[in-house]
Amino acid sequence: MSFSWNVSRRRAIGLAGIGVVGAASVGAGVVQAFASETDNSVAFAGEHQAGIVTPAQDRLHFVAFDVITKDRARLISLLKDWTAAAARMTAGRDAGEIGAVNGVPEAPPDDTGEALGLPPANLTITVGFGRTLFRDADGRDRFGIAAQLPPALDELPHFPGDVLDAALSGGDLCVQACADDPQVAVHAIRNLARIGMGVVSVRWSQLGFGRTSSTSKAQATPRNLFGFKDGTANLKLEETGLLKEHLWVQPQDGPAWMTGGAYLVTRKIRMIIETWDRSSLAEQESIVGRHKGTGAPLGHTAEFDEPDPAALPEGSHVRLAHPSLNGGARLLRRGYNFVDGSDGLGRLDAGLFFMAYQRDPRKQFVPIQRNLARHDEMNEYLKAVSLGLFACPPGVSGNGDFWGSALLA
Ligand SMILES: C=CC1=C(C)c2cc3[nH]c(cc4nc(cc5[nH]c(cc1n2)c(C)c5CCC(=O)O)C(CCC(=O)O)=C4C)c(C)c3C=C
Ligand SMILES: [Fe+2]
Repeated sequence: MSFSWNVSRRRAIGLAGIGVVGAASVGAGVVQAFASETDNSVAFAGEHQAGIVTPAQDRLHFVAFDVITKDRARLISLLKDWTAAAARMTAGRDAGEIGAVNGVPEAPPDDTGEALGLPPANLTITVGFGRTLFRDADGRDRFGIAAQLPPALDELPHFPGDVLDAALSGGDLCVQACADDPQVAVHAIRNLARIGMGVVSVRWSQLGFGRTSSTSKAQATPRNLFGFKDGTANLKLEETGLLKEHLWVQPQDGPAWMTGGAYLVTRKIRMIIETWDRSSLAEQESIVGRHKGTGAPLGHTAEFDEPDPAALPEGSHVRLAHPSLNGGARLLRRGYNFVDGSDGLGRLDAGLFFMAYQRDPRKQFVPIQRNLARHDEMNEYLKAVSLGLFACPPGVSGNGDFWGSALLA
């Protein structure tokens, strides 16, 4: 059975329900009617990858992969297959052309099926390349792309206090799937992992709920697990001038294949919420530098009032992260809360899966994190678990283009 490209899973089920003959007999009019429904899908192709400035969805499934093939052609073929599958899934379609239930009974389906009947849920799928894709631990050029390694993908320095888990850090490739339905996000990652069998293996992954940033002025600021509004001073998609300055890699930055892309830093940060919950409201607000209820800077009443860093407590998070103390650096934060069960010591294994996109981490994440690592009073309640850095290439143009084509084609 084949449908027009914009017939989503849910619409396809509807059509299947009235039968192929029935659908054919009512003809294009029915397909047109279904296609005109609004189904909350985000355009896949474009100058930049979706999932960066896209208004942050409610749920996350993030995965880092190790590439296990030495064959450049297989890597390219995987990126082509992933791009095609991602374009289909973000439009609300099955991962493969045949689909979860329309193939021959003797073969495994080319979609796993758990998203059948679900709408696209604003799914975005965003890919990134780690430093180790370019050179292995011994400095060897793995796929003939070492000369294209961006200087901005330099290994991140050690930050004071970090005791990171290497098994939960790094990765050759990463995929971020965000959606308003967790099943849709998990379905996307699962199918990309399935397609990648024999070429990549999952290194680590993270589920997230409750976005901890707004990336659009149209969104209300959400709260993190400390109960504070998080994302107030974030870069927003409407601020195109600031995005050009702080987010998108510009032609003069190089390498050319990264123009229109951005660098992603991931940092899993465990929050010791049981201790935090025993601290007073005044102490919590002093540590953050904002009021818990309104999100306003201390001493102010409105959330979006400009903070005056000099008027905030010296060790407060907002003062230390403020651009004025970090060479003007800004980030597009896009993190999620996580609760990964409990830790066996009577505490929730909970925290923030911090993600921040930027034009150059050496000038943005690194100075801010250095400042926070040394002086942030919040550190008493935090334990960083992992760190990742990925170069996210620009978007695809459609027409058979694929993720990383300018790097690998
Ligand atoms: C290195 C970058 C940052 C890390 C790591 C980080 C961790 C982290 N942050 C919060 C809670 C809040 N952060 C807030 C603001 C804020 N944080 C960073 C950077 C990092 N945070 C920046 C650049 C800013 C904006 C500063 C500014 O320009 O004013 C806030 C305030 C609300 C807001 O503006 O978003 C909160 C709350 C936690 C809990 C956390 C680690 C778990
Ligand atoms: Fe922060």
